[in-house]
Formats: sequence, structure tokens, C-alpha cells
Amino acid sequence: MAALLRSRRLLSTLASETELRFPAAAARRSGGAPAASSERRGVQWVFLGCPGVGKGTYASRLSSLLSVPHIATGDLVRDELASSGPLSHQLSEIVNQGKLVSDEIIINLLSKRLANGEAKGESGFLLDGFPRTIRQAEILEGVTDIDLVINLKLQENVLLEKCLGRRICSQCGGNFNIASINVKGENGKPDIVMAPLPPPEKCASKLITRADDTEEVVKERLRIYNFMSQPVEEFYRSRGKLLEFDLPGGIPESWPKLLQALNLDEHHEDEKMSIAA
Ligand SMILES: Nc1ncnc2c1ncn2[C@@H]1O[C@H](COP(=O)(O)OP(=O)(O)O)[C@@H](O)[C@H]1O
Repeated sequence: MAALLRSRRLLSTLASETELRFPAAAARRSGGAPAASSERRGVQWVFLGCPGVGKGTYASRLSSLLSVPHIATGDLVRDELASSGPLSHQLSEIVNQGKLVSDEIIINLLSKRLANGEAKGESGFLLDGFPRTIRQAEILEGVTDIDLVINLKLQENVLLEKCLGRRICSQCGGNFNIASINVKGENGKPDIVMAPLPPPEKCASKLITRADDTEEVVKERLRIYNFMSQPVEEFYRSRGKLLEFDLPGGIPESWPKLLQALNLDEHHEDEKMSIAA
């Protein structure tokens, strides 16, 4: 009981400073021990990586596989933009210049998303696009336990091509990519070949491009990632939580290797069996 009270006090102190609230099961106890082990709750993983690396693609696949919600702060920002709420004008200026939204706004959006999930009984999460600054990482560290941080990596010229090739179906929200990538590997690494990910016929005439996926804005986002978000990699590396993953190519090559790196190969076998059945 005392631990619970201490935990509530810690959370409310942080909450008043940051407004970030985590579901009770995910909240960190004041003594530093996890409130619930990852065996009893869903996994609590973070995806790091430059714009265009594929955080959304792999987080969404793992979300289905592990039955934990995929929470992408970029999607929360885009939902807010589309809602034409009080923040939307301010947000569109920031996002369309490739800049980061303030920690306060992003934490507010994330808190609301977590509260909605808690009401629906969600457990665990795959965070994509958060934390993106050291301050966000420190706030997160203060309120919950992160089990693992997956750092997806690709060379920069591939990232630019991938962002410029991204397309979204305006009706179903599906993500596709029209870029056909074939570039020489840097620093003795193998060449990178990625086939396009074309939309199905029903989406082909409804494709849109994100307003922030222009060459100028992507370059600015990459610059800001290197400056603001790369230190977050070191934050987790020094805590022994960072799993570095160099993407070897497109989804067909990378997905099985990622599952192997995560010791989830047996899920892949189950997946193949259910497709074959
Ligand atoms: N954690 C965050 N902190 C600040 N801004 C964020 C955060 N997450 C998303 N954003 C804003 O939303 C935009 C889109 O995010 P996202 O879809 O994750 O883009 P990217 O493709 O660059 O990874 C970012 O460029 C930024 O303006």
C-alpha cells in the first residue's frame, strides 16, 4: 500500500510537470522495480530510427504479432492536424517545416492516447517516434519501465528515397511505397535493394503524399534527427537497452531477420503455417 501511494505521488508530481500518465499496470513503482513484469503485461518497447527507416512498418507488424498497441506519435500529431482542433494550425506550421513539436504538446497527445487505451484494457505498447529528445526519454524513464529499444538503421541516401516514395491511401490509411531502391552499400556494407510496395488496385487512385515528405523537409527532418534524437540512442545504449538493427533490405529480407534478432522466430514459423493453412 505504501509503495502504491509513493508511486501515485511520484506519478502525480511528474504528471503535473509533464502531464504524462501511464496506465496503472505500466507505471513504475517508486523503488524503481517494475510494477508488472513483461511476462504479466504486454511488452513495452520503443522504436528509434531516422525518418523513413520503417519504424511504422515493423512496429505495426510486431503489434499484430504480440497483440500490443502500436502507438506512433507522428500519427497522433497527424490526427490532431486533421481534426482542425485548436492546436492544428500551430502544429501544421511546425510539422511542415520538419521541426519537432514541443515536448509538452507531444506528451499531452500521448497521455490522451494512453488514457483511451487504458479504458479499453490495453496492456503494453510499441512506441514509435517517442521519445525523440533526451527530455522525453527522461520523462518516460521516470514513469514506466521500457523493456527494449530497437534502433532501426539504414544509410541516409536510402532514407531520402524511401520518404519521397511514400504514399498513403486517403481512404483506408494503408502505407505504400513507389520507390525502387538499388544503392551501393556504404563503408564496405552490402548493396541495398528494396522493391516497391505497390498499393492494391482499390487504393491506387486514392494515394496521397504526406505534406512533410518533400525533399527539403525530409532533409531538415534528418538533420534534426541527428541533432536531437541521436543522443536518445546513447541514453538507452548506456542503460543496456538498445538493440541495433541494420536493415538488410526490404520487408522480405528484413522481417525474418528482425524476428530472429528479437528471439521471436517461432512466431514467424506460426505465421507461415497459418498462411499455408
Ligand atoms: N516525439 C515527438 N516529439 C516531437 N515532435 C514529434 C514527435 N513525434 C512526432 N513529432 C512530429 O510529427 C512529425 C511526424 O512524425 P513521424 O511520422 O514520426 O515522422 P518521421 O517520418 O519523421 O519519423 C515530426 O516531424 C514531428 O514534427
